[in-house]
Amino acid sequence: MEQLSSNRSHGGMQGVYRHASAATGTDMTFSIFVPDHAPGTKLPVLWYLSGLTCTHANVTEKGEYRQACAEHGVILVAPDTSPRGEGVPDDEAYDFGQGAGFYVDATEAPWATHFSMRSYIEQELPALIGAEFSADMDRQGITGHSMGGHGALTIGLRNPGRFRSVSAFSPIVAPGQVPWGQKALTGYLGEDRAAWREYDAVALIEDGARVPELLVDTGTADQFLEVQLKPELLDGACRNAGIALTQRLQPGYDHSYYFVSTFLGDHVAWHAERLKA
Ligand SMILES: N[C@@H](CCC(=O)N[C@@H](CSC=O)C(=O)NCC(=O)O)C(=O)O
Repeated sequence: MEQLSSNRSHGGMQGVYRHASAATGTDMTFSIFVPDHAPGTKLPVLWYLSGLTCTHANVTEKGEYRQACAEHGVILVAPDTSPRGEGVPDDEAYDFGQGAGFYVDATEAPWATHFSMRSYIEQELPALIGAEFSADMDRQGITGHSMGGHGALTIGLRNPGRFRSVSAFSPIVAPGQVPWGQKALTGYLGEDRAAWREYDAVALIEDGARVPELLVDTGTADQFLEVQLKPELLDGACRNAGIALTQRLQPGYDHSYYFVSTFLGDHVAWHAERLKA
């Protein structure tokens, strides 16, 4: 693992690291904020999964989370959204290929060779974080934005024993029912829609996945609200399943990091409350 940068901020250290990933077969870069802590103590971890076109840098530079993480003693890890580099296939569209890994393990050529973001986020990166940082891997929460909100919901729903808390910002709640998701899941997994269901939060809930509660914030002025996000589908699924969903429609906010940064501190506090016990 190679440290690319390290900066003191809000009484902690903001680092950026690169490592060779066996899951993706490429180098991967992530950022991690570690609040100051007593020697020998371990801090809970909040994962933040980013959206289409993002790297680790978008939330690191625009997310404004460090004050809340320092106050609540929470580590925040922000991975990249796909493998990148020479030999990694790409697509000219912004919503497929590099920067758009959709947190799946691809099964279709040519994507299957490198696009294993599910394995990377669920297995490889947590092992690295647990080994290299003062992270208490028994106390993990997960959140994310848009495509990363989809990642947070689906990874959280598939791994309720690992994540004590799950939240999302403007998530794609039912990729199997919207254009962004249908394009990505067809490309990465093929035409068989049965294979999509473990990558679709609403389908996972319909198929029996359960977490005790979810927190979701979405802006009413989000330009993707009606076509790509469809928060009402998550309302229905959670109501039928008895999952306590707090879904807040924030008046006037759009899809940007001006929105995410306004509420990310709230989400850090919400996760901290559940991770402290
Ligand atoms: N470029 C696209 C829109 C891309 C976009 O809005 N990306 C969002 C996430 S969308 C869902 O995953 C994002 O986080 N962008 C990075 C940022 O720093 O804002 C278009 O032109 O429509």
